[in-house]
Amino acid sequence: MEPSAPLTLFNSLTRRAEPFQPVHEGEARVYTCGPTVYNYPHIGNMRAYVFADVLGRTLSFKGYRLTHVINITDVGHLTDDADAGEDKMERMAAAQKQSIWDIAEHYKQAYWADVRALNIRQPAQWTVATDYVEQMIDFAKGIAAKHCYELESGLYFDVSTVADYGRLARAQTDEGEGRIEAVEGKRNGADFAIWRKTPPGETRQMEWDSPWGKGAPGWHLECSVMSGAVLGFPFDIHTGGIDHREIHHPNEIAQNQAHCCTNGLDDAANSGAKVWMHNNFLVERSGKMSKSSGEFLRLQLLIDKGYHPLAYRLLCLQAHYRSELEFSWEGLGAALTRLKRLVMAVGKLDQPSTKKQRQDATELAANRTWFETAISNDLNTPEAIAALEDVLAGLQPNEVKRAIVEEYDAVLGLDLLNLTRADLRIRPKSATITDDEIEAILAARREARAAKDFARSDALRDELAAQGVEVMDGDPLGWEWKLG
Ligand SMILES: Nc1ncnc2c1ncn2[C@@H]1O[C@H](COP(=O)(O)OP(=O)(O)OP(=O)(O)O)[C@@H](O)[C@H]1O
Ligand SMILES: [Zn+2]
Repeated sequence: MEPSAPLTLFNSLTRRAEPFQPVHEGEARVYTCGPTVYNYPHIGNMRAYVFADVLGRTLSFKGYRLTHVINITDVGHLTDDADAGEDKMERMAAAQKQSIWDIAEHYKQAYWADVRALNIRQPAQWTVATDYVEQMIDFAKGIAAKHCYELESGLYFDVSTVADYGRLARAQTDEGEGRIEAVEGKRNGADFAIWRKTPPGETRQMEWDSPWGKGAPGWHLECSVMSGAVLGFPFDIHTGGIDHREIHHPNEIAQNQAHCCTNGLDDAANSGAKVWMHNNFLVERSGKMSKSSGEFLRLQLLIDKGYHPLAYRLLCLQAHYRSELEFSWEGLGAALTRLKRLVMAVGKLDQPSTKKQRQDATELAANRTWFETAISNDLNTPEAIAALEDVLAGLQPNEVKRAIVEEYDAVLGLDLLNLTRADLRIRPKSATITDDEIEAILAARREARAAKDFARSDALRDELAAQGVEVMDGDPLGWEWKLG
């Protein structure tokens, strides 16, 4: 028996792949920065959660007891990740003339719908920022004297009070660095607000009393508090998109260091989480997909065009999470075809095999090693999918293949044991003809062909084409028609 491959994960803090060593024996505690629910998530945002989901599934596969937390940011995230701009939630609420609470609820539900459609497992807890404001104030009180100073606009964190600020971003903290907008009175360019006071004469929809006046918590404070409150410092892994490596996570780390020192742990190197992991961006030819830019692709649009959401999941898994992934409709189409092939191969496992099958334990063990080594090597999903396809194409008996699909798909999450061909044939929203009508015309066409009435057969084909149905004679996938 081969020894099982040790799990190695790329830690953005050290910029190296490291063997995973849990803080608590046999456990894995993971915190994922969740969405700011001021708008619909775009498919780029969802790449971050597909990645976090595969990480969680891999930890479970490796035998760790997983506690995964994803937060919902419903206050405090400004239009600029540094301290400039307005609260994203307040701005959207004003634009739509709705209460922030309604906005948050609507977009949280939309996000959860995408989570379900992509077969992302439910985390142990969804922490909602506004539920933790008391704890945020307590956390801020604990570090204020040693690490913060007050300005008219809020309570600011002095980054020079912690060792090695910005090591995650490998950023310079010198003043004048372009990425941080100037706020009058800041001691260092990189100092950031942990509490933002409501300006005199203004009322915000969301504001709380604090020792620093009425106001709202800073976005970075929220994640420090929720991760520490639920998982305890230090926990194992903190994830987010690669943009978080530059400002949000360095600021969380600075707060965590301050908090841990103030709590007697006295460890200037304590970052809160041992491993920080970041997925790269989904981009379009025109650049990074972004919510704030206004134009973006939603998962629902993919579905409306006839693509099953799990084809998008497969598209994500075909790339390594640390590589940039360029979205194209052709690429999505190819992922859908690949998913169809997988689903059909799995579907056939219920029927007697047409080929002579043979059990081969050595070959099976080699395939298992291939799969496990791939996924244990910083989540190499492209290789892991190849290992699965290899088993399906081979000659192992159906029941052996089925067990393998069950085992591997617990990691990949493509729902292969439940999906059917029919599930994957989604009707584009623009289609007017019903499936029954299509099937009836196809039946008539089969009769015409059997009677060698090719003129009628062609006429029926044209009739379908006029309604957007492409008949696929001799399609190797056996997909008799598709709506285009
Ligand atoms: N194009 C992208 N590809 C992959 N991940 C992304 C992309 N854009 C944002 N993310 C990640 O999606 C997650 C949710 O982000 P959040 O809801 O805060 O979006 P946002 O920052 O408001 O959106 P945007 O950056 O699009 O304006 C974060 O982990 C973020 O890093
Ligand atoms: Zn966060």
